[in-house]
Amino acid sequence: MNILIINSGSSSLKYQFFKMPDQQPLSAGIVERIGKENCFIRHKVQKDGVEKLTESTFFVKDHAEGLQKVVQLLTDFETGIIENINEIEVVGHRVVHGGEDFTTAVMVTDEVKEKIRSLFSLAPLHNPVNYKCIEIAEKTFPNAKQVAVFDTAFHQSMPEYAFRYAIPEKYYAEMRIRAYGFHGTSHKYVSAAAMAWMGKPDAKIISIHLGNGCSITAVDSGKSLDTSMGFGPLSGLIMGTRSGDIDPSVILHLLRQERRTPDEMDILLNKQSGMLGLTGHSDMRDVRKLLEMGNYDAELASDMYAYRIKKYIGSYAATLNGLDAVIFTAGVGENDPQMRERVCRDMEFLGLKIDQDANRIKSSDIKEISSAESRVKILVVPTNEEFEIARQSFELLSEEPPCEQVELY
Ligand SMILES: Nc1ncnc2c1ncn2[C@@H]1O[C@H](COP(=O)(O)OP(=O)(O)O)[C@@H](O)[C@H]1O
Ligand SMILES: CC(=O)OP(=O)(O)O
Ligand SMILES: [Mg+2]
Repeated sequence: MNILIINSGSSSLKYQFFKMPDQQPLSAGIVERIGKENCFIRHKVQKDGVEKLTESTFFVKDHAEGLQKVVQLLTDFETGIIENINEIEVVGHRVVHGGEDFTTAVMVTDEVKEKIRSLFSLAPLHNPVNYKCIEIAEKTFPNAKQVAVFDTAFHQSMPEYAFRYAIPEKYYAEMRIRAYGFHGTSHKYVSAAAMAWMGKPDAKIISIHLGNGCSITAVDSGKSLDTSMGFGPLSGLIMGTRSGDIDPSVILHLLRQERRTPDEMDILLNKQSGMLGLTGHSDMRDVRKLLEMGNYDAELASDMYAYRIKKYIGSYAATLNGLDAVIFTAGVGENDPQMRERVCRDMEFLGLKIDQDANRIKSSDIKEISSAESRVKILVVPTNEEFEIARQSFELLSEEPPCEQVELY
């Protein structure tokens, strides 16, 4: 089954092309820094056992333009993997917010699209883009089945005492105001990979996804117990452009004192805050350059970023009543050893001790970075939301037995 996966995040568009049930993608790539001058695309293709890489820098205004560029690359004689658009049988889409309605992958119908649209305001950096990508894919690949896999689905296992907010009950009953949680496909994939690697299906795990958006999840025996993002993907950790946790009275104060509109507050908290608000840069690679120059704001922001993660590790170790492993994943989690070190510093009390040398070794595979005396394993697990979406799409559409992720390791 030929499956193209489209994963649009807040700053990037990732894609992979699989011949399922093969787990190795025949093509994979990323359009990074969308909307910025230094946007670039990295496109890989496997042909006759040889990998070919194409990299270019150009300006891509938005995710829609990025996806059109990807389609060109996939069908081009030199860089492509398919000759004809109709060779794509399934397009699997990452959709960030699915509310309470979706616990598994679903075929995209008019009703599903309407639901995605109704959640635009709750995930403003994501759902509109995810929706647009579905519409473009429907037009570009008219014969393909479209499948949606929701970030929120994995977190539907959270107990009610964890997902409810302490506001009058009618807001939950009538408006479904509760915590939903995001990055579920990533947390599910990396925690399953870690459980398989440890050979421990009942492991208590804290999964830390640090990309442009950041979230942390407590996973017990493969089930999400609690997570830092809530009603929308804005609460919890400090992110590239999002504030993460903030006392709601600050928002009320700004609404009153500066007479800000809700839309202005939305822009402030979602697009102008986080590392961008603190240092002028949302991309951790740029923050690191500032750190190397001894910049005070970058040092403070990095400490704040790590401190917030530490607080969640402590609280989730308590709610899990134990801890077997901590996982770092996504753009920052996989590639920034300094930030991992900053997070794990002075955590011996909880049984975490990093091995400085192992932490600096680059690997595209799962790797252990805890020292021999660390009671808790510290792991770097490369996330693969695209494969997880392909696996779920394949299971939805085929009669084949499920392809176990365990085979990966
Ligand atoms: N080598 C690196 N060192 C530090 N940070 C990195 C590196 N590569 C990527 N990143 C960070 O990862 C972020 C993107 O992560 P990613 O998981 O791809 O984000 P998203 O899916 O939210 O768009 C970038 O904004 C950057 O901060
Ligand atoms: C939900 C979310 O924040 O996603 P991303 O990190 O891909 O922007
Ligand atoms: Mg992402």
